[in-house]
Amino acid sequence: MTSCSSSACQAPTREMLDDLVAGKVASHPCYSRSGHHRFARMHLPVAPACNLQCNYCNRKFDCSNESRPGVSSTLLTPEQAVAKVRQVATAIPQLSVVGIAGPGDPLANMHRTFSTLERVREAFPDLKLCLSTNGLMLPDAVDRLVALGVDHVTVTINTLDPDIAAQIYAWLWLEGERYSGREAGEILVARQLEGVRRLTAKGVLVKINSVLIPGINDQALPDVSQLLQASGAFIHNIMPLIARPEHGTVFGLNGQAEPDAAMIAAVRQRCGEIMPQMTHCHQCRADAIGMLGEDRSQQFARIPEPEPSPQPWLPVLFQRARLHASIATQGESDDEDACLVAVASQRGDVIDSHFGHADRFYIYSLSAAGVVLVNQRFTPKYCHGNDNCDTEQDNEERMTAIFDLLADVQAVFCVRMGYTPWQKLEALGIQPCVDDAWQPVTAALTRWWQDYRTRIASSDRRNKGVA
Ligand SMILES: C[S@@+](CC[C@H](N)C(=O)[O-])C[C@H]1O[C@@H](n2cnc3c(N)ncnc32)[C@H](O)[C@@H]1O
Ligand code: SF4
Ligand code: SF4
Repeated sequence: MTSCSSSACQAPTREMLDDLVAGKVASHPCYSRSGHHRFARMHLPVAPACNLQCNYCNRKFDCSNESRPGVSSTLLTPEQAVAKVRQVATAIPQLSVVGIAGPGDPLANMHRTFSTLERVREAFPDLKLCLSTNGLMLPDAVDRLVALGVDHVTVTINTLDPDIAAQIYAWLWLEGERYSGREAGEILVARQLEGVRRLTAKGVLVKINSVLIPGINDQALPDVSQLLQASGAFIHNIMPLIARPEHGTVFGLNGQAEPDAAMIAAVRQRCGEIMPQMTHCHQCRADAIGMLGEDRSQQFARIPEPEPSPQPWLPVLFQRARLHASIATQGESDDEDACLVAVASQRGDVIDSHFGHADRFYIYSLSAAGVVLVNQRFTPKYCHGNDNCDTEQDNEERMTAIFDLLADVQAVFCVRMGYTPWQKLEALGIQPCVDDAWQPVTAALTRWWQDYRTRIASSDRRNKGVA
C-alpha cells in the first residue's frame, strides 16, 4: 500500500461542500482533509457472498500478504466483529469510522451486515458507520441504512451503458434469477441509480467508486460523473483497475491492461470538471485497520471472544470524545474553560429536534478554538417492535440511557424539552437550552460560550473574594 503524500491528497475543500456535508465529513479520514492523518478507520470483513461477478474481482479469505480490495485474512461473525471494534477502539482511540466493504458485497449478506451495524451502533454510539456496495440491492436497504444512521455509503458504478456493463460483469443474481449480458447491465444500472437517488434524498453522503478499465470504460466515466452528480452524489473516486494473472480474475488472466498514471490523471481531470474527485483512496483490504495509508490488521489478527452483552461503553466513549476534541481543535480544547455540549438536530447545522424525539446528538467542543464539531452520538432505541413498545418503562430506560450518554457535556440544546428530563439534566449539572430553537448551531453555541465564560470568570472572582 502506498502512503499518502500531501500533494497527492486532494480531499475536497470545505468551500466545495455545504455545511451539512462538512459536518458529516468532519473526522472521517477518507473525506476530511484535516481528519485524514488524525482519525482511523476499520473495515469489518463480515460479508463473504456476492450477487454480482465483476471480471476484475477474486474475493480471497485467509490472505494476509496482499493489499487490494476484496481480500481479508479472516471472516468475522457479527458478534466477533463487535468484539473486534472494542479491541481496536481501545488500542487506537482515534478510530472514528467503521465500515463494511466485503470481502463480498455487504448487501448480498443482508442479515450479517445489518446485524453487525446494529450491534456496533448500540455498543459504540459515537462511531460513524460506512458501507461499500455494488448497489444491486440498495433500493431494498435504504430505509434500514437511514434508520441506523449510516451517513456514508459508497456505490461502485463503472458505467451507465448496459453494453459496456456486459464487458465488465459476468453475471448477477436477483430474486433467485441469474442474468448476464446487456440484460444484467440494464438491471444493475437501474437499481444503482434508484438506490443512490433514494439515499441522497434522505441526506446520506454518497461516494461513487468507478474502476477505470482501459479500452472499456475510460471514455464512459464523465457520463457517470454527470448523472451521479445530478443524482446528489458528493464525490467520485476513480480507482485504477488492478489486474494481475496471479489474482486469478478474468481480466488478470486475459491480459486486460491496467491504466497508466497518464490515463488516470486525464480521466480524473475530465471527471473533475463535473464533480469533486477523491484521489487518495488506498484501495484498502476488506479488513483494513488504522490510519489511511497504514494497515494494522495483522496486529489484530487474533479473533476476540464475543462478549455476552455488549454495553454502551461510556467512560471510554467520554475519553474518546476528549481526544477527538483535542485532535479537531489542534490542542485548543485543552484550554481550561473548554467544554463539550450536545445539540439535538437532524440536519446538523440548525437546532431542530425535540429532546425526546432526537435520534442523535451532535457533540461540539467549545474552546479558544471556537465551535468545533467533534462527532455525533446516536441515542439508544428501546422499541422492541412488539406490544411492549413505547411503554413507560421503555421510555424511562431510553431516557436513562440518554442521560448516561450525555453525562460529559455542559449543556444540551434542543427545540423543546419535557419537565422531567429538564429536572433530571439540571440535577446532573447539565444546562438545558431551548431559547435558540430553530437557530443556526454555530451562532447559538457562540453566544452560549461567551455567556458561559463570563459566568466562570465571575464565579472565580467570587471564590477569590474579589468585588
Ligand atoms: C471489494 S469491493 C467490496 C464492495 C462491493 N462489493 C463493491 O464492489 O462495491 C470494494 C471496491 O473495490 C473495488 N475493486 C475490487 N476489485 C478491484 C480490482 N481488481 N481493481 C480495482 N478495484 C477493485 C470494487 O469495485 C469496489 O469499488
Ligand atoms: S461486486 Fe464487489 S465483491 Fe462482488 S465481485 Fe464485484 S468487486 Fe467483488
Ligand atoms: S478503500 Fe478508500 S474510501 Fe475505503 S477506507 Fe480505504 S481509503 Fe477510505
